[in-house]
Amino acid sequence: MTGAPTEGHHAAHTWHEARQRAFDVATPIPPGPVPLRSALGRTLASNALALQDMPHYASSAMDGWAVNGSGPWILSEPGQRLAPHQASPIVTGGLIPPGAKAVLRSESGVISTDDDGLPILALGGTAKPGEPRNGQHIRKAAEEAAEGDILLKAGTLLNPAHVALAALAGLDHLEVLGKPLVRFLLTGSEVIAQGVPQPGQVRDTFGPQLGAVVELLGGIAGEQLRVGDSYEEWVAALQDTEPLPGEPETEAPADVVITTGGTGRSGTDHFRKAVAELGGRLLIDGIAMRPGHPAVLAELPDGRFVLGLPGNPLAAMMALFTVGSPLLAALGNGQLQDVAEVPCGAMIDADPGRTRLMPFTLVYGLASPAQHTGPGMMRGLAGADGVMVVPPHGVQLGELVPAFALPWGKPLPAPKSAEDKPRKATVRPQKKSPSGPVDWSALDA
Ligand SMILES: Nc1nc2c(c(=O)[nH]1)N[C@H]1C(S)=C(S)[C@@H](COP(=O)(O)OP(=O)(O)OC[C@H]3O[C@@H](n4cnc5c(N)ncnc54)[C@H](O)[C@@H]3O)O[C@H]1N2
Ligand code: MOO
Repeated sequence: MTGAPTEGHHAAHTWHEARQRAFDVATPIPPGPVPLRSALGRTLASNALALQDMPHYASSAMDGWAVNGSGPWILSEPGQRLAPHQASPIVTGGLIPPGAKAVLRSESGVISTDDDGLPILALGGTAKPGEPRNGQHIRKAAEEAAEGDILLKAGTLLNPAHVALAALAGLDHLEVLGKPLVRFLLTGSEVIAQGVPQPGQVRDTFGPQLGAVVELLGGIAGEQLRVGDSYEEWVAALQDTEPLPGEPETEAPADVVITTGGTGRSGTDHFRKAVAELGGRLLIDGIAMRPGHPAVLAELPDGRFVLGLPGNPLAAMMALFTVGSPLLAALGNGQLQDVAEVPCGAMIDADPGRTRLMPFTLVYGLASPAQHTGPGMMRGLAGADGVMVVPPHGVQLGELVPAFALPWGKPLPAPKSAEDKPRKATVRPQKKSPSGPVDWSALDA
């Protein structure tokens, strides 16, 4: 449910609504050309054709001599037309001169002189009888492809060999499906990027890994910017698509900016105010889930999405999976990931009004809630096989519970055959997220 934010409060979406909304608000980024060095892992949008024959000229496959007819051969200058019984030196990859019929490998020929003292090439060394056959050791033009042939079909997920083939064909760019470029704005004056944090400080958990997760979710990880807690820094950083002083190079404008911290409502939490000042609008303002409930998604007038992840590390990851994953999928021509189901290895009490996202480990095929899953902890997620999406009414032991795999983990096992399938969770009418103001006071961080 999307309600207009009420003065002083916000209307939250349910977990399912939030991920669907994050998918629905974005349209696929149109295809465009990328330089070959950026093409790896992209999906080709249109066929790549051979611009000319490949190879585009006949060349030697060996070091030796280009020859015409049978030996002995009179040696002539490289590159000139060869008359019968003439030869000229050639190296691997060298252009076959007009008149040449074959290449004799260097180890199969010996140079001597004739009666007049002129240099003569004759068979010798390791030469085999009949060498060189007509056409031997010549890479013919158009052997690999003729001009206009389809080298790579639209829809191909580009691997290194595809990129090398495009380069071999002389292409500088490939037309690929759009993929969102994501920049990062890591906020918090207490956040340090190195070393052991002192009381009052925290080590940044996002900088070293968020980009990699974004790539796993289908985005391109762009630059990271760190700012403190001042409102001016926030606004400047969100505004900024130009290179910063001292930054020599900058990327194309981002499609998505992911911020960390500042999603709360204290004096140092500036997400909403900064977005409003820039003329943006909130698309998701809080989610009835735990952890990660303050997650925000906004759109700026220039079309950039801004995803506000809460500062607490586990809460941020859950918000990223819930909102970031569908948003990046939609922008990148992907699908909304299906929610799987796993049999739950514990009884989980009701928690009316909110979905709980619980990292779990699989123990004998049952999802067992992980320990150490406070919003600021990472041990539970670090050892997890997936995340359970526990409905507000809780789960009975052995019931199937919705779940998703981790972007870096193995897919979840398919539930067993019909006979030994645990019974499905009774579908109780899910309490819609309240239409009035939500009281978050019960949510202790
Ligand atoms: N009065 C209320 N207070 C809070 C509520 C609430 O409903 N009412 N919600 C709590 C919940 S839940 C969360 S989550 C956080 C959201 O906080 P913010 O997004 O505003 O983030 P900060 O306040 O800036 O930081 C929260 C926490 O996270 C640490 N942090 C920040 N950045 C990093 C980083 N890069 N690496 C590791 N840790 C980071 C920061 O030091 C704080 O400890 O609000 C609760 N409060
Ligand atoms: O998002 Mo907060 O840390 O729910 O737990």
